[in-house]
Amino acid sequence: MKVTVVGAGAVGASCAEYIAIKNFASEVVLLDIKEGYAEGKAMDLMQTASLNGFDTKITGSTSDYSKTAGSDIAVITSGIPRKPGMTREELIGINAGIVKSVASSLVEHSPNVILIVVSNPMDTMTYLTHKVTGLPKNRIIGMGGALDSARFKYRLAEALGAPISDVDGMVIGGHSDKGMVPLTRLATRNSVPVSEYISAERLQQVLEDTKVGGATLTKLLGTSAWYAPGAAVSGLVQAIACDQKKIFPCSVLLDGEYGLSDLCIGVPVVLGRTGIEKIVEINLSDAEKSHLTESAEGVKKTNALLDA
Ligand SMILES: NC(=O)C1=CN([C@@H]2O[C@H](COP(=O)(O)OP(=O)(O)OC[C@H]3O[C@@H](n4cnc5c(N)ncnc54)[C@H](O)[C@@H]3O)[C@@H](O)[C@H]2O)C=CC1
Ligand SMILES: O=C([O-])CC(=O)C(=O)O
Repeated sequence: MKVTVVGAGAVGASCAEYIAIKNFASEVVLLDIKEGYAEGKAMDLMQTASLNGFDTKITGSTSDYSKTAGSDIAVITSGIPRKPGMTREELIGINAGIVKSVASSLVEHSPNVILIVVSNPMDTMTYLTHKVTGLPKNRIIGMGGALDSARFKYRLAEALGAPISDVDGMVIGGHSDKGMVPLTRLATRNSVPVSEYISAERLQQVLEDTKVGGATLTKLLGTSAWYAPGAAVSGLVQAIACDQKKIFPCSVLLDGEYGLSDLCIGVPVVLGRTGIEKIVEINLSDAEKSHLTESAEGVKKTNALLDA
């Protein structure tokens, strides 16, 4: 199993590290445009192999896509991150051009690749990747919901005073401060709805904190987060590589599912060896449906900027 990660910055390197530590891939290629940067990160990570006990071979490449040839999965993290006070949508001007050229180069060298898009604004970059590559829709996956759901579980556990392993929950919708739809109604602690343990007001606070999870970290760090994003991507890569058939909310091209079409937005999907094996349509309440529809309108507005 060969995995390429484009962008050896904060998220790309974290992603490569978690993939290696989980020890399921034979090879990870890190690629960046900064001269020597990916090679340096790869060497540094390889020097953790004996310490962390993994056999994955990590190599680096400065803009040489021939080194990525034959990749089974490629992750696109290249692009600029936001600074405090910015929205993800403001990154479109620079990141669209980067994602466009990176996606084309990846497919040129690995025609059977499954692409995981991370660069922001992620839902729009995932849609752009469809437009640029024309790959079948099962082979383009946007990563946002897996991260947002991890943050939701963190906030739920905090509110419940419970260990995170006790809670379950999912965030669908757009990967944006306003567009996320944390499904509080369906969140549970050991199968029991969390609403049985905490007040509606506290649950509303959990929802608000989850939606601004990325912005909160950006304010604290001066740039956006990387550990949880890297771990979330590694979870998707592992589910595909190991044919796990796990369900994650991912940004995928919809064609009528949830009453939506011609956009990529976060909904639950089954991930396995062929990428997106199934889009799962769960029963949403009227309020959840209208939040998802509103979120889709926001994503479509950002998509429209691609043509501007
Ligand atoms: N979807 C999600 O949940 C998340 C998305 N992100 C997004 O991921 C992206 C990367 O974030 P960071 O790693 O923190 O940024 P970073 O600045 O640390 O790393 C980005 C890397 O991309 C490289 N790069 C730029 N243009 C390139 C090109 N044409 N080809 C190859 N490499 C290129 C840069 O040299 C840099 O090393 C940002 O757009 C950020 O908003 C970040 C966290 C979560
Ligand atoms: O907040 C950002 O800009 C980066 C990101 O998407 C996240 O951490 O959720």
